[in-house]
Amino acid sequence: MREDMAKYRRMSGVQPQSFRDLETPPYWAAYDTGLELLGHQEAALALPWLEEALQESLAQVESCRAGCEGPEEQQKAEEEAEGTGSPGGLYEAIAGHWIGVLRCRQRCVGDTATRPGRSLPVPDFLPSQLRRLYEAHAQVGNLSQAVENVLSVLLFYPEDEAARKALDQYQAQLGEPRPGLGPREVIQRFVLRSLGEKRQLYYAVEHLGASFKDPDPWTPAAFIPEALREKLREDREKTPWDHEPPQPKPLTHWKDVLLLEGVTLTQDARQLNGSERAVLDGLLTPAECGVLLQLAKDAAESGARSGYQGRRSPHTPHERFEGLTVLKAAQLARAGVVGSQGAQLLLEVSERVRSLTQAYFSPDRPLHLSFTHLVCRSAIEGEQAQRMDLSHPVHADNCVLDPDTGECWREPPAYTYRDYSGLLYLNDDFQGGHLFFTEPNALTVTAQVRPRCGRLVAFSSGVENPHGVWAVTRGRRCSLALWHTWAPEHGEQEWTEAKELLQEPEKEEGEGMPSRDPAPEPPSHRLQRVQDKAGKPPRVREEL
Ligand SMILES: O=C(O)CCC(=O)C(=O)O
Ligand SMILES: [Fe+2]
Repeated sequence: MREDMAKYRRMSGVQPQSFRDLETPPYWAAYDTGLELLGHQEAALALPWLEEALQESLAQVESCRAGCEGPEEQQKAEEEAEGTGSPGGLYEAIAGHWIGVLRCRQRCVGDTATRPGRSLPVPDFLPSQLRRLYEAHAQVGNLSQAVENVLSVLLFYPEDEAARKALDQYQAQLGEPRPGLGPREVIQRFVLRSLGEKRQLYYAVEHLGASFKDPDPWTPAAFIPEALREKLREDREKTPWDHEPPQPKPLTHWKDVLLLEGVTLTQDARQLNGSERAVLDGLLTPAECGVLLQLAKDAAESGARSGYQGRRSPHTPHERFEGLTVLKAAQLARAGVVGSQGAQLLLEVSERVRSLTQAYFSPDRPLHLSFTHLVCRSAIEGEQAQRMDLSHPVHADNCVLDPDTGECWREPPAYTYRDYSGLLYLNDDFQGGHLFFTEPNALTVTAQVRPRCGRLVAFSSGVENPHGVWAVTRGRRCSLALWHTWAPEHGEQEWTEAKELLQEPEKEEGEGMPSRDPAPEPPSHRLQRVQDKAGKPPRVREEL
């Protein structure tokens, strides 16, 4: 559905106003418009939208809270479902009812911050709206309003350094102190009321055995019983939105970490108009590309015999798509269906990419391969005229991209543990098929890369790097696609299994299928280089 929408949006003559969302409450539209205008440096135009979004979301919270006083039966049913119903006498029943009401009220911010169809709320919804408001007001010179909003943020986060700094700056710019300039009243009431409720709820947790899942990251530690603090801290560390994309490092930094002989950095993140992305050349010799292309070809041709078959692309009906994992390659090599040289080189090259990606992006933290496959996309002849679709629609590799809002949800079905992506291209004798990066709106192209033998495009797998592939309209485009993870438990078990399989001694002539190995030896310096750096291959499990 999302892809269809993106397709329609790309069609010529289609205007953004051709689309009407009948589902999303209006404060989301105001919020999104405000954010979009801010993204285009239009603070003055963004402000009325951001203001409307804040007021309307506060109104939504109030209407949600009013629903919490609903019929007792409904509360009871909820508590029973949660297993927190309180047995006992009248006082217990009153306390139980009140706890239910308070919990329900506390949930309202999270409910308001959750878009229709989403399972997670926009984190810290109200404080982050206030932050945008103070920045936008300051940009257009409304310093008094900037002060009111920054003071409102400080009600949630009294120690917030950025907000304090901003406040000092605005006050200095304003000159003498303005009496009567304080936080927004509505926010002051909101915070005080919420803190009052939290105090009661945490009392109930500590003394009455009630349960309470605090939706807010801003609750002062002093409110939270000692025993709960550690657990809450751990839970918060796990929340996906904590990960701010690291700042790009200057080119000179990377020059020092490109240890592999013959590899050059062709474009860094700045040249590619983004963050954490790079194009490196010279990772494969033409002979090595030849070996891997032959491997893909032999595997595809052996399809029927081996159970490995090219199929229509999952992304477009106009292309065929063949994918070969390292383990499948090793198995086919053992069965004599493909040359073992190719399968061996596939393993070796994936380790080459891993060590380079680690050196380049994550020198202080080991990266593990989490999934590797050799992919070919082939244009289906006679179906290419006026193709409107892409070979691979715009996506991010570790989160579910919502182009309408530019948000990316690091939750299943995305492979959330992927941290860095790599595409190592093997050929250029096809038409179309450039990789491109976009803004999170999935429409504005920020950079394009033309595949060629030995070219690696490496990038972090999150929202900062949405990407897609233009239609392949003639020929066959092959690449090695790899994903890396910091999490050892998601390391690729298949890599180790494939390595072991290929190391097993060959069976005697006549015992098994004869090994066919037409491929030339890859240059030996390459093998040497990888063995030097490889260390122990990562341990992992299969994934697709
Ligand atoms: O083949 C490419 O250039 C990109 C493929 C891709 O983005 C993916 O498989 O996730
Ligand atoms: Fe991708």
